[in-house]
Amino acid sequence: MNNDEQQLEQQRLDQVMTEITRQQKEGQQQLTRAHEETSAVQKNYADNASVNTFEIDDAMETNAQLQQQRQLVYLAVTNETTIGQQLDQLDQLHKSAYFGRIDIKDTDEDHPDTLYIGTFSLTDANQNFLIYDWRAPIASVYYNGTLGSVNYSTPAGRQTTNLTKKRQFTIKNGQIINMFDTNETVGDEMLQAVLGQQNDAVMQNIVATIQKEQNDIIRDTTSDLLVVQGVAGSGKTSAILQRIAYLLYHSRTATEHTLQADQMVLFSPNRLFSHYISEVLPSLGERNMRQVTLADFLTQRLQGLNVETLFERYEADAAQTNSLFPDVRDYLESPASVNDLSTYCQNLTPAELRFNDVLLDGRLFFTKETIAAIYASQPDTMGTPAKFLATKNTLIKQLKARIRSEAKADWVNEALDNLDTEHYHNLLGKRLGTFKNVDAELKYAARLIVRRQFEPIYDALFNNYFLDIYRQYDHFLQQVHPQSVDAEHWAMHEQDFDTDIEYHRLGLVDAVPLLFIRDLITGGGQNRSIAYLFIDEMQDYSLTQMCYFKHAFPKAKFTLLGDSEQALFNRLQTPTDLLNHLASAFSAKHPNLITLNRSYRSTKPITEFAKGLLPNGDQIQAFNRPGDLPRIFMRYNETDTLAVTRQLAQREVAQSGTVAVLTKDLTAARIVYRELHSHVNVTLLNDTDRTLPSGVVVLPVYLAKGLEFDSVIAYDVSQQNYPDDSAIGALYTIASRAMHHLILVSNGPVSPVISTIQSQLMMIEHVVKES
Ligand SMILES: Nc1ncnc2c1ncn2[C@@H]1O[C@H](COP(=O)(O)OP(=O)(O)OP(=O)(O)O)[C@@H](O)[C@H]1O
Repeated sequence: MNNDEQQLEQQRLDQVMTEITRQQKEGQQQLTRAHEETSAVQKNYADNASVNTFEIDDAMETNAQLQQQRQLVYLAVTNETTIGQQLDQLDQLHKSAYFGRIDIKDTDEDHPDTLYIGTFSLTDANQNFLIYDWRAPIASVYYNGTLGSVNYSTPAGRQTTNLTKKRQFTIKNGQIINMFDTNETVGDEMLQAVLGQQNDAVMQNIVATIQKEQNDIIRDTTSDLLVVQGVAGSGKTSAILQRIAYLLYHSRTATEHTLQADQMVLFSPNRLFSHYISEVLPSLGERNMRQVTLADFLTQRLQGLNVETLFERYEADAAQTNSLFPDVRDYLESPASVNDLSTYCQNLTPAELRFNDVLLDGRLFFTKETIAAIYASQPDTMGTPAKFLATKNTLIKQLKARIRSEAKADWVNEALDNLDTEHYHNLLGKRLGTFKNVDAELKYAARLIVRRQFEPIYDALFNNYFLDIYRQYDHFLQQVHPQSVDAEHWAMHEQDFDTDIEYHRLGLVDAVPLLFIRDLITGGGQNRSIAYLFIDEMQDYSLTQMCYFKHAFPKAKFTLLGDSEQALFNRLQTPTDLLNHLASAFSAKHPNLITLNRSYRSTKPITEFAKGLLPNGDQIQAFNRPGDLPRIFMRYNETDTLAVTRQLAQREVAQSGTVAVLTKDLTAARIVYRELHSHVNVTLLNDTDRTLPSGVVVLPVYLAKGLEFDSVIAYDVSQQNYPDDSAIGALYTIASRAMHHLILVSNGPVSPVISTIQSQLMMIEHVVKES
């Protein structure tokens, strides 16, 4: 590219920078004014709120005034926040104003239009666009199009134009560092530069270098079930996050409804991951969506029970202490069990319902026989949830009647007499002074006292605690006889379930079926406000769990992303099979499958090595970033293996940003930690950790899901630890976490999964075997 061209672009950039600086100054002044305004209304509100509202006559008036002032505070704070957000965006534009330029020419125009693409839009005082937001409809041309005729979607339909130039920039603080024209989607040169950098502790946005297939995921607004199968490091997580930013941006410009960040839920693999991705959306000017791990979700829905986590199950599998039979597990994790559960709940006879007594302070309030009789008296034509609801309403009516009669009891009068004025006023709250006469007021107050006393009963009814879900599920286990499961295995599983419940424990395979039963009987458990649900690392979820999510979030569109090769827990399933299964289970109208085969995270030698671990890794394309070959250090006893791991960790941490020692399980992670901790700054991570500390981290592979490190040391990849093909998923996950350096250490011969890799793809360092 010639120098004149660069000079012209620099001049244009200088003008944009002048406009950014002007708007920053103006924004600062507005912020100062808005802040003064907020402080003033807040002070006014605080002064009034502290006025004594105890005198009844004043109370009503003060309340109305306070409401009004609260509204003023809200408006002032919102205004200040909006100005603050605009300033943040200007600050970001000041650092890097834009990254792309497209020249487009419509057929009826003589000259092309030149558009610049950046992280946010910027207009001048005359509303001319100086920068277009990367999410604007026309910006898709930048990511998708090669020169020539191109299409893009707009709210008014599909448009066609002619792309005559595509230019990429690297801009830092007002200076063009690099620029070039390209015909590719987004040139490799720029990606090289981005990917070659050291890892930050948190993930960065990728808007400057989004690739075409990733763009398809980000801008898909038509599918109700979008499944993405992407190899390790192909940008699945990145695509979800930019997709969320895209959907939020577009809903703001759409007329029918506005999507809020809290109407989107992301199921993430662990808490470390949640923190790792937490900065991406804010860097794009958006609020984060809700995030939840499967363990948190289940714990929240099954309060009072200790639900087995994926990690506990993985540890139990690895240590072969899991008593779960594979046929039982396969059945409970398959859509067949969901069908059986649903048929079971539909056909339940009244005698088969299992109820709990409802107690107040240890005394019977409603017996289970009473509840069963109410249920049995409902018309046969009603479905199970309708009968259940009618039973609940009858119980609530009876409770209210009991409250009315109990309000006349002596203890209630006594309790009322013992209340001082302040407590009495607090009891009546807003109703104070609204009654016709004193008698009516006292009657109301008496009922309130009883209602408080009976609150636990109301809670129990409201939350459906009168259904004994444990015995109900146990009944289901006794009733169904799945053909695919050995009868003895099934009977033993039922016994294990009973024992677990006695100890307030619940196996992961039973958690979702139990929830299904509860929801299908009570008609509850559904959240209709969630519009989008995203699952990262979907290969670690069972079909039963996914069907439950569909039931629990019936209005949500689903985006599921994963890599079947990284399956640590489940058997492999081809992406097409998975899509077909889910599309039929979800009754999806617009299912879509997108495959990502190019891997961006690791250097080429690391990706080539990781590919070698897979029986059919050929489809994986390595991004052409140079680096060292993976190295394998062979040792022949544990002491030497640990010693070399320590030396390597010390060496790596001196050169690299983030260094992780990844182990097969927690026991091995503890052993490595003990070896390292007096020599180097090291942290042992577990599943409650939320942030990645600096220095060396030691963690089992399943906690490293979704994360990446500059340097990875795989601890003890020996044959003994990873004896057969079942280890492929774990070893591939470990290797693909490394961005720049991958080192493996082995105590004795390496796993057969590694020994089949071509020798030129790695460097092996032996020490002479001691006799
Ligand atoms: N288009 C892109 N431009 C720049 N960096 C990218 C791009 N796509 C992916 N990356 C980078 O590659 C790395 C891997 O991306 P990401 O974590 O999203 O992949 P993934 O498919 O979710 O990986 P895994 O399944 O292995 O966890 C990240 O550092 C991400 O920033």
